[in-house]
Amino acid sequence: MKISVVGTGYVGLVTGVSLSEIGHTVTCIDIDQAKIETLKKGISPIYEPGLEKMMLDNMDENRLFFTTDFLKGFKNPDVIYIAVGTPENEDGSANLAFVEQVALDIAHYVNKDTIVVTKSTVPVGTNHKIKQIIDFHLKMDVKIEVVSNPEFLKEGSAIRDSFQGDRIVIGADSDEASTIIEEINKPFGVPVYKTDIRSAEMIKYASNAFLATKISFINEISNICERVGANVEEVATGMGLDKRIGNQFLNAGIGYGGSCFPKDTKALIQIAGNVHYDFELLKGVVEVNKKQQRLILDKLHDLFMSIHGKKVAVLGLAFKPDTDDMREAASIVVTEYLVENGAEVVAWDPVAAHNAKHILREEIKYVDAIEEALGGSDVVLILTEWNQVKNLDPKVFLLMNDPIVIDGRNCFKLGEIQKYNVEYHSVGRPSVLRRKVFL
Ligand SMILES: NC(=O)c1ccc[n+]([C@@H]2O[C@H](COP(=O)([O-])OP(=O)(O)OC[C@H]3O[C@@H](n4cnc5c(N)ncnc54)[C@H](O)[C@@H]3O)[C@@H](O)[C@H]2O)c1
Ligand SMILES: O=c1ccn([C@@H]2O[C@H](COP(=O)(O)OP(=O)(O)O[C@H]3O[C@H](CO)[C@@H](O)[C@H](O)[C@H]3O)[C@@H](O)[C@H]2O)c(=O)[nH]1
Repeated sequence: MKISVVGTGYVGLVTGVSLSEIGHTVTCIDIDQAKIETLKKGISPIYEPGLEKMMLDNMDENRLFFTTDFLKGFKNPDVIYIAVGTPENEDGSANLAFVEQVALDIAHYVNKDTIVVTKSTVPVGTNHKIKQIIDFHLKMDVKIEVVSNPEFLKEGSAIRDSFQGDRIVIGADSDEASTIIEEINKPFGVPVYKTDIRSAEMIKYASNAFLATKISFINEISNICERVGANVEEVATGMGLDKRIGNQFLNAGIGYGGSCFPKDTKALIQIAGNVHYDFELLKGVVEVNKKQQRLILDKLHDLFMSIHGKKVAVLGLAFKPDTDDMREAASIVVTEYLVENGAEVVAWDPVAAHNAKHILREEIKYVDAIEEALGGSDVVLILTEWNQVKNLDPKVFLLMNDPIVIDGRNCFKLGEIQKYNVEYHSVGRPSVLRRKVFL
């Protein structure tokens, strides 16, 4: 099939690369000239294991192209995927300006019957709106079908998720369009679930909201564990053995971040509000997450009367490991507080530092080695569970003045850390207090 993908963010690029990998001819279009130039050179603008190599291979095979030229990009595709951003408006609702612009562009350029597939996460009713916009502005007498095909990839494992995902959801009004999209996806070998458009749009928001709920739930349990002397890891393991609960997304920590959960939970609250439904449970999930992102600061406060002049090492800046994405990362809230309160912040992240420099306070110093961050610091905060951190020999903390570790991601086993003269505080687990705190 000849496919055009509009938008080369995480979703657009992974969609383009994976569809070309299974044999389709794909042209990816973006309005961002610099990004397209980078892509044409075979360089992936995002850090995603396995993506760049697969991209290069398909470019070499002449199955994958990049352009900013809509005339070229929309030259006779059978299918056009919309994968542009749907960021958050000030009131939490989804901003559909980019999606609507693409609908107008499609109406302007398309010259044959085409299926338009929406990968972007959009509120219920948007696909029908896209069809209305296109039909109203069409220049040629052609037939357009819209299909909702929400994306479920996780950053950092996006390629694996494309080929080994749990399901592909296809929402369509037309059986013919639905079958064509099913055929296109067949080589992925992932189970397909076909439904109507509105339900497909809702499946995406409901899935993200449910996962966010699981995280806020276990974070609330972890806060209670800390107060009653239980260990949240033991609790999550014991809960997860029940197949009805499942053991995934029960890692307590300093809350969820990223480009999806924060904005999609707020958008679903808005979607409900628009039909006069108060989604109280999800509002609670969002509030709990806000509180949880500041947990590490509360712990810091319990230990230090003031952090003014203290050297604070921060390990991990990305919202999760294996990505350089800084969107809604807990490090934004945490480092802002540290700098604002006069701490000297030294940060380490293996891949996100280049993005962090544009987002975080300029007072922050970045280092390439964990040891450099730790050397002479008063306290270390672990914000992302990078393997480089999880695999550290805890004796490296002895490089600090008076080793105090506040671990927001439970990277170390308590039994392991107890062997060293290190004070260790984590999330929902008993603290390891090996020394008195002198302030
Ligand atoms: N990032 C994820 O992990 C993920 C996963 C599943 C679903 N989603 C959803 O997929 C959508 C895209 O997410 P993303 O993170 O890839 O977005 P992004 O903001 O990183 O990238 C969007 C890209 O679209 C381009 N663009 C904007 N307007 C355009 C236009 N008119 N024509 C051509 N290109 C245009 C931008 O230049 C940008 O490169 C969102 O709705 C998001 O909620 C994201
Ligand atoms: O047990 C857990 C699991 C995750 N997280 C946090 O939750 C956030 C999101 O993690 P993850 O879901 O792995 O990353 P995303 O790439 O944001 O993926 C989510 O958002 C995407 C965009 O909609 C969806 O496609 C995916 O299915 C959905 O998992 C991160 O901050 C994690 O640290 C936890 O705190 N505890």
